[in-house]
Amino acid sequence: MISARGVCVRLGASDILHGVDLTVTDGEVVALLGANGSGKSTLVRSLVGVLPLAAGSVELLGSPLGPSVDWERVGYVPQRVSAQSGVPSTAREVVSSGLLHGRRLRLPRGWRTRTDEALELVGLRDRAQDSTSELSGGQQQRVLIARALVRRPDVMILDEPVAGVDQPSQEAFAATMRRLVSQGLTVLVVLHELGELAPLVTRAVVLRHGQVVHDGAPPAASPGTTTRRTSTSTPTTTTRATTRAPPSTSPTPG
Ligand SMILES: Nc1ncnc2c1ncn2[C@@H]1O[C@H](COP(=O)(O)OP(=O)(O)OP(=O)(O)O)[C@@H](O)[C@H]1O
Repeated sequence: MISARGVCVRLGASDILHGVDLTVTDGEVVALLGANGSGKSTLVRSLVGVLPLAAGSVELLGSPLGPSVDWERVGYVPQRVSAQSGVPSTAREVVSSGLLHGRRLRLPRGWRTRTDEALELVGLRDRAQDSTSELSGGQQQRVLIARALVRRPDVMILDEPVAGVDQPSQEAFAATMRRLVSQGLTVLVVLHELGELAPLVTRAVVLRHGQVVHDGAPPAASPGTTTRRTSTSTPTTTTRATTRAPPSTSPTPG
């Protein structure tokens, strides 16, 4: 699903990533951990092509980063931004925008059903017609997650999706992930702590100063939490049992 080899990224005058290797295989839920400034956001942004690589290579879904990637199968939720665009917009309008891209400037047939399904997944179906300005920060974050989910992606890359989010939204997010992961969704998620997602996380990759310092079992979960773990740093491919419809076209992210 995701394969990064020797990724180096330079921002301004600083080398931020120094030869990062990362592999995420079908059906895994990989947590990307590390202290503030360790390079987590820089890595995920380079994985989706937002930042250029100074060296190394990235493949998504078996294709080198670029137009040949089937972007419709990739959902990306950037580090927290407001769902408000400055122009008055409803939750449904924001989510439906996830169906548009450079080669598809009109909403496809069935967009409304897909949009409302995505809102349902994040527990906001009843807020579809509300202006995003009426939603809490956590609810706005869920709208942005729904905007990524509306593509029915096979792999989701999320950058701190629950940071600073209210508890009901954290629980709704974890419930959504549980459901989608059980259907075979592959996930790479930047987290500060595993929290509600601990039982889902199969592997943890820890960055320090732009380098991978751990790739293997996630940190121990709190007592009473069941955490599924892998014992190797290069887990084998798992079989996916998804019934989700295949994507039809290949947009660019965002
Ligand atoms: N545009 C930029 N120009 C120069 N340096 C940058 C830029 N953006 C980020 N950095 C630096 O890159 C390093 C890694 O930042 P990054 O945001 O990837 O870390 P992070 O692990 O995601 O941190 P956090 O947990 O705080 O989000 C930091 O030292 C940061 O100051």
